[in-house]
Amino acid sequence: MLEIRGVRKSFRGEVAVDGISLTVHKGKIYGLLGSNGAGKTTLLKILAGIIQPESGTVKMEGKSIFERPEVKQRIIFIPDSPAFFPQSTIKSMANFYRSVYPRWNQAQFEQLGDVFRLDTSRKLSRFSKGMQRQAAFWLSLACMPDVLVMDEPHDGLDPVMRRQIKNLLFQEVAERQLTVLISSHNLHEIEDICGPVGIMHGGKMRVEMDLNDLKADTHKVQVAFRDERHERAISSKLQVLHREVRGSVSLLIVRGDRERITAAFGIYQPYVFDLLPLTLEEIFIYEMGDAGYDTRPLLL
Ligand SMILES: Nc1ncnc2c1ncn2[C@@H]1O[C@H](COP(=O)(O)OP(=O)(O)OP(=O)(O)O)[C@@H](O)[C@H]1O
Repeated sequence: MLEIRGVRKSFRGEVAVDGISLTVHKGKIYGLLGSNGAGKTTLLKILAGIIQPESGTVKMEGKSIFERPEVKQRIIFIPDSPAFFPQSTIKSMANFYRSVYPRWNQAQFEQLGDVFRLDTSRKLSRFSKGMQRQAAFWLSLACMPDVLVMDEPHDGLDPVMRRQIKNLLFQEVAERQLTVLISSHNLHEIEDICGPVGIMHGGKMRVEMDLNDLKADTHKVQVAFRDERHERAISSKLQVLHREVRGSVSLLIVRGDRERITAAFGIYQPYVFDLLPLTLEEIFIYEMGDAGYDTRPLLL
């Protein structure tokens, strides 16, 4: 289990991560979403022990990860642009990882060669962005980490490789309870693989929930009342994240339990009432709007 409590980090007086707490349970795939500059990468680097926070704690199975090489050896961070030594090849990087990570698994490395069909003797600097990312996955999985932290892992990968990597992650989670933390703007990919998700904005965690609960807790309501005062009355009873008027019909994004919402609207007997599920992308946009991010579509 990874536990972050009250973590804060600023750069030259500007707060990037503002007192964040989160828990990732063993064997879960956690999706970290957020606006640009929200502080996701900074938080992931803190988690991986690359950046030290000014305050707060980061613990893995109860042990602080800072200045504890034996704990850090169990966490692998794949940054948004994987970095390799100059002139290195997959073969030479594998030799390096083997010397640094005591759990390096040569058999796993060789088996993964069937998935990542890359030339292990070719300079990594000559690989494309997507091939470099594949190489980073290959090497990381052969290190047999307990925790895999990934920043924008799908960036540059073709759809076949995305599916291969998704399957490999599921396999590692099922077989040996790998814990995964993914930060991504690709909400469709996150929707496919993550259980718990956190949405960050302005250095703070705005929403944290299991994706299924989050979907069950946010609804799109199309409604038309006979008396417009009824809509104002509803807004004071329910948490309305967003409202748009389309002729006589209003579109409302409402937080809360489906039954409670249906009952609250039912009192006013609207002549149109439709309660629809939202995609993760819609939830993200409306939550960001609620957090003060200007999400209105702009046409110039
Ligand atoms: N090394 C640094 N020096 C100065 N400021 C930094 C540094 N790293 C991050 N920041 C600042 O911290 C804030 C959070 O940045 P971070 O990269 O963590 O955001 P992010 O959520 O990953 O954004 P994006 O989705 O755009 O990649 C930003 O305001 C950024 O400018």
